[in-house]
Amino acid sequence: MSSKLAELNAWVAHYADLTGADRVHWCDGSEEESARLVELMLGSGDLIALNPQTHPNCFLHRSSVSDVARVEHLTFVCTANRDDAGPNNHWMDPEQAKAKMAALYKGCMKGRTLYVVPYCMGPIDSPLARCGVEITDSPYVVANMRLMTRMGAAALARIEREGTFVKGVHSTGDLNPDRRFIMHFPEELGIQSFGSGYGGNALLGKKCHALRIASWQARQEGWLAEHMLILGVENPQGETHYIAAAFPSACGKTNLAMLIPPQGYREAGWKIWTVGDDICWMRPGADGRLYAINPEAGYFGVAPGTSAKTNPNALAMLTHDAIFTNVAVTADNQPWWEGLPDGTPVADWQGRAFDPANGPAAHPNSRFTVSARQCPSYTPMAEDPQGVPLSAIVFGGRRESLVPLVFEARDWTHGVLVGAGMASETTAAATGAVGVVRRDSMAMKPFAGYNFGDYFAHWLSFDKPGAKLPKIFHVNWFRKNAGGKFLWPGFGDNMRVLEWMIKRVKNEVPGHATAIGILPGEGELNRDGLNIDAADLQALLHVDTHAWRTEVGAIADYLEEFGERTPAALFEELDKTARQLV
Ligand SMILES: Nc1nc2c(ncn2[C@@H]2O[C@H](COP(=O)(O)OP(=O)(O)OP(=O)(O)O)[C@@H](O)[C@H]2O)c(=O)[nH]1
Ligand SMILES: O=C([O-])CC(=O)C(=O)O
Ligand SMILES: [Mn+2]
Repeated sequence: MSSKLAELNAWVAHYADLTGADRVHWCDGSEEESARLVELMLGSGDLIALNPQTHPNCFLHRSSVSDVARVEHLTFVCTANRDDAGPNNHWMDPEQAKAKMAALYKGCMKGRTLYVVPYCMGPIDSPLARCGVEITDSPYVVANMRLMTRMGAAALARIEREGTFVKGVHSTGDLNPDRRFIMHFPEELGIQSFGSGYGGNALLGKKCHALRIASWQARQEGWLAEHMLILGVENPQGETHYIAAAFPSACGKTNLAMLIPPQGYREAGWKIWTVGDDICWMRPGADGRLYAINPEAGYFGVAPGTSAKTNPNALAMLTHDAIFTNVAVTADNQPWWEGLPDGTPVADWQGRAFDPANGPAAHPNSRFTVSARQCPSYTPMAEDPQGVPLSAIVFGGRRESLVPLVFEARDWTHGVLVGAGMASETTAAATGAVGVVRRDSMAMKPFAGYNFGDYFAHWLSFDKPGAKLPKIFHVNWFRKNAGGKFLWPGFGDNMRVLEWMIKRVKNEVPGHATAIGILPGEGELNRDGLNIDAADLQALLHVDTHAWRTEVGAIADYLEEFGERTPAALFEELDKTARQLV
């Protein structure tokens, strides 16, 4: 046995002993293993089979009622020096955190199987990929990790070759919210999670590894780990531009990543290719451009709102081999959620007879898990070990007022400021109030594994001689009129905004310079077949100088929160904007 596997074995043995697990099972990722686990979960009630005629190999999982979303208030970054975690994170002393978790883990797997899940984030042969091992007592987590990552024997072989891997420990414990913690130890590449079986709290390859730990590794190694979708826009000439976009949770990444161009575009030959829908790792290539990979192998997407109208690609991939969590079911046992035009829910997400008085039938943060390969727009380029070169980076959020449909940053430094200063209304993807505007720099507020001040400086550091950086844009699909209705139709029509971005990348249109950045000039956004009146379009592209002065002040206050770690260049850039807001 290699010394690397000896280290892994010793670590597993330690947790088998501490947790008192009955058995240890090393996952190989095979079909047989998956089938056995499904049988086991059908027996235990962890999974419920859905209609095999309409949804072969699809299963429903109902989580504990108080375990339905990420828990940001129980998520900690445990660095030796508190300032390294920064005011953007909850912090706990690493030794204190470890003692707390050891007490929770003691004996927690008695009567359970401890699964060892080796996984690779990114194409298995990619130099940008990184590996991890998750220990878990949840077969549901294993089944999800199998869809979401490259899990099993090949990952273990890479770990044996490479040595370094992220060590994640997870137990659902007793699902008591008072005994729930998601701890990160970036200095040791470690994660410890207890008391939740849900999504980003439990599938440790996702938010815990691929964002919090990876962002820390990325800073040390000169790359970026971001909460971004990656898509390819193919134009009628057959040329493909890749775009990465950061929107906070439940703000439209999956939908944009799988966009189907509207009528007119399709006929002309425009296509959208999906590389990833949630996480992007990128680093400069030899030619100075940024190259991006999707470290994930599947989608853990929001179910409500997904329909043949909004996201036909997603609907098409959900007809077989998918896991649904906390959706409702129809009388003939098909999965159901709000936004589907057909079907009637008979049982809600908790399994109760559906009664609208109890709220929505599907939980607002109900999700599907499915392999990326099932998406009709998935591109083989997503498996390219070198990644795809980026033409543009997009930031965006949910802002019912103030922020225009789209604007372009003046340059990289201004783009970093735009990302750092962005804000969005909170959603059901995390527990807590919904609809409250909060600063969410680069959509990474819940996910940056270190001090945002240092993170902004790291972003700025990519602008160096020889770099051919992507243009940076900001979008807002969620601006509303006085009656509370979205001004922009969104979804497929977002193609129009992507087309404008590519025209700007290729220098084909001049745009219209304003104090906050460059907006589409008169006639630059394609309106053919667009169902929106001129006044609404004008409102969508309006820059309210007075309101933006207030926003600039709020951004300055926010940047001050990170003290001396905030790069001075961001304040200078903000001053440039302020001076133009007259
Ligand atoms: N009005 C409007 N709503 C949208 C648009 N795109 C997405 N949504 C809605 O926003 C919600 C979340 O969309 P997703 O694409 O799942 O968001 P996400 O960013 O992938 O979410 P996470 O998986 O939590 O990271 C869904 O209910 C969508 O229907 C849009 O262009 N306009
Ligand atoms: O991590 C999760 O639970 C789901 C997700 O993608 C997000 O919240 O951004
Ligand atoms: Mn997400």
